[in-house]
Amino acid sequence: MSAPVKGGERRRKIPGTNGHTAGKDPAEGRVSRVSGATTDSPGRPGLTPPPDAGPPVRHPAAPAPGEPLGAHYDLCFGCGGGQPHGLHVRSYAGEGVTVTAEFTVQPAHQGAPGLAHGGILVSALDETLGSVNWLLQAIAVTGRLETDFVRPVPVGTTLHLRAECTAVAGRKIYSSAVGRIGSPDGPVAVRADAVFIRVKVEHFTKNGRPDEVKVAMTDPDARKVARAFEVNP
Ligand SMILES: CCCCCCCC/C=C\CCCCCCCC(=O)SCCNC(=O)CCNC(=O)[C@H](O)C(C)(C)COP(=O)(O)OP(=O)(O)OC[C@H]1O[C@@H](n2cnc3c(N)ncnc32)[C@H](O)[C@@H]1OP(=O)(O)O
Repeated sequence: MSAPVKGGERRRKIPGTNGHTAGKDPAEGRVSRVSGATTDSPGRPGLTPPPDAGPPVRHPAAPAPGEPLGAHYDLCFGCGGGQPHGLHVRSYAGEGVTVTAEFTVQPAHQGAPGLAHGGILVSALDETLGSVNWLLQAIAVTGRLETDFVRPVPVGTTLHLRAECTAVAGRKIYSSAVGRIGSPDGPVAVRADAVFIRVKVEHFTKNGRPDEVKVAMTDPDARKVARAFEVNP
């Protein structure tokens, strides 16, 4: 049996690559690994943009760099202020089609003693990646999200996240994110690649539990989103 490896110090061979990545740490210098370096498999749509994919285009009405994006819905587990044990992720528009975000791991977010639960970290990544769609003024849901957990994240840590949209193909929006410990330049703890799929507002009104949908209709945050996307819920 091999000796346990300390998180983040192992050079990981990414399937489909020769195992070499830029920088000393495989997590460094790798804004995106969507092109050819993922676990796409035949017959299963994956994270590699198709040949007809184009670069993302920042919507002219997107919030200016540095502006807080706010919550899209008060009861959202990721960003809503109305969930006591939620993540309360705060996101800000960045340059181009990027966002930055912050999330502080609370005692309610533990998996192992004193450490963030992996699913919570995925949720923080999902939330941050999802907020990139705001800059495209696209309503979209996560289709697939692949995560690397590079370092353990202690309770009390503020995770500094950055997400970037890398390509768009039809309804598919390809994005990557990274989360760093303690500061925007801190050690990489998590990273993820995802594909989001554009949906109509009916995705929520038809599939959501009616009680919450009714409340969301009066939620100023959700209405703000719906208005911003020029939809009439
Ligand atoms: C009430 C009034 C208020 C309104 C305002 C609301 C504001 C809300 C704003 C924003 C909300 C954001 C929420 C933030 C939270 C963070 C984000 C999440 O966690 S979202 C939750 C987790 N995700 C899901 O629950 C998706 C569940 N899945 C589905 O619903 C469907 O599978 C869906 C919509 C993803 C696709 O279904 P199809 O029938 O519409 O479309 P098909 O034809 O299957 O796929 C379209 C294209 O996408 C590819 N695709 C589909 N699934 C894929 C996958 N898993 N991986 C890769 N590609 C995939 C397909 O290959 C196809 O590609 P080809 O156009 O043919 O090239």
